[in-house]
Amino acid sequence: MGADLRRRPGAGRDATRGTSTASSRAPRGVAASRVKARPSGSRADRILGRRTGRPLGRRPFTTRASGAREEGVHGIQEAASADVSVIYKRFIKLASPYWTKEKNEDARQAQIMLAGVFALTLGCTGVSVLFNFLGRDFYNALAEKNVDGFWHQMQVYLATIPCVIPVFVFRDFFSSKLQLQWRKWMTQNLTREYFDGRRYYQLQGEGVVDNPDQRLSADVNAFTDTALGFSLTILNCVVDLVSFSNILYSIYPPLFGVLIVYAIGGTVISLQIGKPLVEINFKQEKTEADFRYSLIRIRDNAESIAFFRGERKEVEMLDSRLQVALDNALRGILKSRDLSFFQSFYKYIIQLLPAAVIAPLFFRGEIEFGVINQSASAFSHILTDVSLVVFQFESLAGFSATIDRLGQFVEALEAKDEELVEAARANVGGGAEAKMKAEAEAPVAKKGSIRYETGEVSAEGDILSVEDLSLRTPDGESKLTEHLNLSVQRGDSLLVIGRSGVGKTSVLRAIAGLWNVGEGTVRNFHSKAPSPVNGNGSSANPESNGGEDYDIFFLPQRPYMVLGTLRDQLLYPFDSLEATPSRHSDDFLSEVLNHVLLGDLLERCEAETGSCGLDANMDWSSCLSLGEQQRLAFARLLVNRPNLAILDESTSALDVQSEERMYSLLGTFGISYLSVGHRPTLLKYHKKVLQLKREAGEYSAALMEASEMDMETYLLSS
Ligand SMILES: Nc1ncnc2c1ncn2[C@@H]1O[C@H](COP(=O)(O)OP(=O)(O)OP(=O)(O)O)[C@@H](O)[C@H]1O
Repeated sequence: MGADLRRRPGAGRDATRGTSTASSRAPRGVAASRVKARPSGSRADRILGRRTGRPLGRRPFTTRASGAREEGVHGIQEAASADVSVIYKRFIKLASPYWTKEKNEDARQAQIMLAGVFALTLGCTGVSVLFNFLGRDFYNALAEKNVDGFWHQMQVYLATIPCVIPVFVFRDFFSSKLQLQWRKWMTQNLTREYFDGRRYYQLQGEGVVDNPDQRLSADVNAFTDTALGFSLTILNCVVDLVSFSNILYSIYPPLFGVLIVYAIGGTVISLQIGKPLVEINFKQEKTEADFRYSLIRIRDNAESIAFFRGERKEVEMLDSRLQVALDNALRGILKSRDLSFFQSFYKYIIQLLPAAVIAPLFFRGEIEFGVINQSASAFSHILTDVSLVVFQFESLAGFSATIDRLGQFVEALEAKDEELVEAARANVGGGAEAKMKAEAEAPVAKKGSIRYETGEVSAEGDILSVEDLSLRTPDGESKLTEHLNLSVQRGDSLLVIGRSGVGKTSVLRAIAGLWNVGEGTVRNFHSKAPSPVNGNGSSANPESNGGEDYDIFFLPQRPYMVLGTLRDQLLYPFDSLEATPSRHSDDFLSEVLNHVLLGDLLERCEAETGSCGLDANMDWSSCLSLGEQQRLAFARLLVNRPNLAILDESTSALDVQSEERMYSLLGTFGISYLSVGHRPTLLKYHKKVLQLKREAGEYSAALMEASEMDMETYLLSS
């Protein structure tokens, strides 16, 4: 890796364009051999933008393909870390698990492959040293007008090239393969942590980390690619440094001193000029992701926008987001320009410096002509090694932004719930003022967590009980209920009503464990009977409450249509492999579809695909009406057949007959239910009604028999 880039300032070539210069005509052959020996397809080039034909430093200003989601709408939540020790710690934390924690066969293979890549990298340095000597002999023969020697050296040179090419090619090949494996492992690992404990839900909208999907895709890719690349570069540099320092020192020690002073000076100045690039790169990643997410939202909501004729507004919004990204990119370009002025100057001087120092020796006849070439080549190698920061400052700035973004993501995944709440509160609104306000009010957020308990369905048939629930919004800011009690027993049907915004859905979220700021206890009781899907006696529904074992199924107003086949829709959250043939046969699934009045869907799919309609793969959320999607969600509920269904306005898009049919199916399948909704028709499908109220800061809840409630009171209170 790194070799090509590191050769850019090499002696004998124009520092920026690779053309030979008068002052360094002699070493041209060596430079040419380096070009061959270090093909342009080296790892460094890939990392440094070979795909785009640009150096790594500019990578952050390119557009990445990512389905980025915007979580933080309040600007940049996290500042790029300028602290080198923080970046280093984050780097170690991100990079080490793949190489150290995993003890499986894959990890061993990766370690062996890494050792191989390191060995090949050493081989590459060996080849450079070899060409350094070959170049010296070649130019000595030329300068001495030794015709036989010249042709002999030419043959040796040509014969050596094919022997060493595999070293470079295989180093690049294996390091690319290794990067791919590392990326796969890291992405899969982070994805699992992202889903673990419903972290994906908590991070959504909390304002803690923006665009987690970009971090999981593009950032992980950039991290593994660059980390591997830089490791190889550093290894190469160290070995190069040792090898060529020897050569240079043996030729003329003062030249070595000049080199060290030059490199230190260059590094200090580069750091000074390029420092702002770290923060600019960090911001660029976010602004690009925000812009892409706006485009994705337009695609997802195309129909609504079209109905509203909202094109002008959307274009304005896109323009403004693009402008933010471009303004920042321009800042980056300006800083890069300043850095380039210095880097170009630095590179050109490299060509003259060794010749200027060593030429007097040649004029005095103390050294041969070929030694000038050799020292220039060695000088270039060493200087490139010790000037890593100068030549790759932009790359390092981009890399540290990537480390920051991934590091923050991992920290958010590992954070405790209350830490996330506080971080979100500190970030929302941004700025020191908001942070101080959040800190002052932090005790509210820490007020406590709702307790969750599980058990088997009792003799009384309790399925769910909520005791003394005083619920708050996740940021702890607003109270939603006070000392709320409710319970659902087998065969029960409870309707929760109340004015819009009173907190009905929030109570469901608390039951599901999605919101747990507040006090009180939620008890879920599951049956001993085998679960409908996995048939092993454990409960089936991970969509259910905070624990693993709850037998509750939630149906939101807007059903979630999975990407996949019709069968996948019905079995979700399980897949076909988990379905038991006896309980989930095609006949049974078709029957359920008929129950929910979607039998024709099966025929439609069969007609379109020519095979079993259950295996038809369509974009369900766009090819089914909202009412059809709600019925399909009911079908999913019947297939899973939990003890308790919690329905949040899940029949809002259905006609009255279909709604009645859905509720009667719940009875037929023996599913108890708790509904939330405003529709007057709901009253007759429930035995009990719980009315939530909030008046003048007072919270109350009244439980009554549905039969006791007349329609007028119901309409007024819901
Ligand atoms: N993520 C959130 N953070 C803070 N407050 C929220 C959040 N989501 C909702 N709220 C607020 O919590 C309150 C209760 O919302 P909830 O959705 O539970 O009401 P609801 O009774 O179900 O209303 P509706 O009948 O209109 O659906 C509302 O005032 C709402 O603005």
